[in-house]
Amino acid sequence: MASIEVTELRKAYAGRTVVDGVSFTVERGEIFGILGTNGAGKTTTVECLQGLRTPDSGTVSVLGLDPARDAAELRRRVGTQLQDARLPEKLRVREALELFATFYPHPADIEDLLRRLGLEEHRDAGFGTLSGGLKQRLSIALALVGDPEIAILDELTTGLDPHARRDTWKLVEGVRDAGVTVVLVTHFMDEAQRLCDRVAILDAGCVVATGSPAELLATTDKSTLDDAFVTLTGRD
Ligand SMILES: Nc1ncnc2c1ncn2[C@@H]1O[C@H](COP(=O)(O)OP(=O)(O)OP(=O)(O)O)[C@@H](O)[C@H]1O
Repeated sequence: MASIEVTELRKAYAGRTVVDGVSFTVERGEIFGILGTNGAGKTTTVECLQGLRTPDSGTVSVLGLDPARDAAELRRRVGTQLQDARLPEKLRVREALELFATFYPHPADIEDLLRRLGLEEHRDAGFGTLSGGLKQRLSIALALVGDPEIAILDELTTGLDPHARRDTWKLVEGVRDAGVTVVLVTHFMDEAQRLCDRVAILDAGCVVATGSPAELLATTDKSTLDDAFVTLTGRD
């Protein structure tokens, strides 16, 4: 069964169309990448999935619900990792998780989350003292604290060193393997090639390709998703 179905989604800001007939399906239990250049409409599309923006036309179904109508229920069932999440400097890792857990009716087990995300030994560290990689791990943990069916992760590894990026990718695979559907918004093609089961490539508000990274390499006859992306977005 599909977790997310988007059909002919359109959204304009002040008369300028930025999402122009986007359609894609995210299957349950996969890591689905939404890829695109800056301004391609990725964030607007994801905000429509979360009920944060109302589409001008088209339909969006998330877990069989309409985000514009059922936003409250979806907030409980969809976890979101925000770009540049900021918390009070002195708030400790464990306290942040406990605080966010109070927002949900059936939160995840916090000890289990600390262990799965490699945060056990940092549980008493204040947010302000965490490295970029640890902040990222905490933001993923916060996206999972409500025990969601879908996790939306935006610009997952921006600013992380190569080791921290790889550690984060393993964590996300673990999240998928635990049965959570993952939507990954990124403009890092190496990340998408390594991590995503399927992707949709957006360019100027339109989907120019969907498929597994291997399928997109085959159709473009390229060896990296980076090269395939450049071909598919017509700027080879
Ligand atoms: N609230 C808004 N009002 C007006 N224009 C907006 C608004 N939000 C986004 N836009 C514009 O809509 C277009 C699509 O933006 P969006 O953030 O959805 O793209 P994106 O693919 O996520 O880009 P990025 O990778 O830079 O985050 C951009 O040109 C952006 O400037």
